Amino acid sequence: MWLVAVSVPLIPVVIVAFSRYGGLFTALCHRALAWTHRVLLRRKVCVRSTHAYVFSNCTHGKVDSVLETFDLYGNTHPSLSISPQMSAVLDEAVMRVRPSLVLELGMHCGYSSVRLLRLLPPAGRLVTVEVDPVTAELGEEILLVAGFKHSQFQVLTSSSARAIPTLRLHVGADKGASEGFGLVLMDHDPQQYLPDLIALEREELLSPSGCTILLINRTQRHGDVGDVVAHVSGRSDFYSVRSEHCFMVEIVYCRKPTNVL
Ligand SMILES: C[S@@+](CC[C@H](N)C(=O)[O-])C[C@H]1O[C@@H](n2cnc3c(N)ncnc32)[C@H](O)[C@@H]1O
Repeated sequence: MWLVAVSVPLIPVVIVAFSRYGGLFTALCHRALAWTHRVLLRRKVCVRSTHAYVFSNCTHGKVDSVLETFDLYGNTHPSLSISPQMSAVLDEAVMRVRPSLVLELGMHCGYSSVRLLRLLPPAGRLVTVEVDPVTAELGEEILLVAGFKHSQFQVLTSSSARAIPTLRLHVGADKGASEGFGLVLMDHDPQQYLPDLIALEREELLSPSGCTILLINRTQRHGDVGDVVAHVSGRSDFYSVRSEHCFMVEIVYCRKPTNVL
């Protein structure tokens, strides 16, 4: 009873405070929620658990079943696989570009690798880079479970910075490798996006006739991909920003004029 007596006079104060500082309060709540989500995700995402669930619940050899099982896992567990929204944008880009050689930086358990591989043309190939050895091994197994063969993909266990200078060697044997990568998906460490893009260009690994670079922005803060956007905006002779979603930026690199008469 005393609690009600104390609380009732406070109600108008709370209403006035909320109407004045409601925006600030909501923004603080959003930030607190985002922070909690990040902390929980960091603590609980478990590549072994993701792998074990997908391995034992999907139909081996069926790509769609592998993807559906990943999605089911993601509905009930923290997961680092790209979201359905990101997946839709990724699929659309791959179907539009039809790249024959794709580079992925940040493989994790192989979800986005499977999405990419299933849309490549028959002679298409994926090179995927993962810094953590256990994750790389488990991710590679998922690609095999989905039915892909080693002739279609290569997993490099390395940091992106170390892998990029060796990529020419790894793709050298490919037909059309002199063209470089037609699509690059970056979903590893946003602080590496710009140095890695610069290194890929320096090593002449981006196809001069057109390379699509997709940057996943998990924090949805513009600042996290802003340096890359600023870099490419200042190089409008070779680069253009094709689309900018809050969760993904698509950049196009092209050195050759497409309509030579
Ligand atoms: C967000 S997860 C990638 C998720 C994956 N694209 C998917 O949708 O299934 C990021 C991965 O990048 C790896 N990683 C982080 N920094 C890296 C780096 N510098 N080079 C290579 N891999 C890196 C992490 O170990 C992690 O497995």
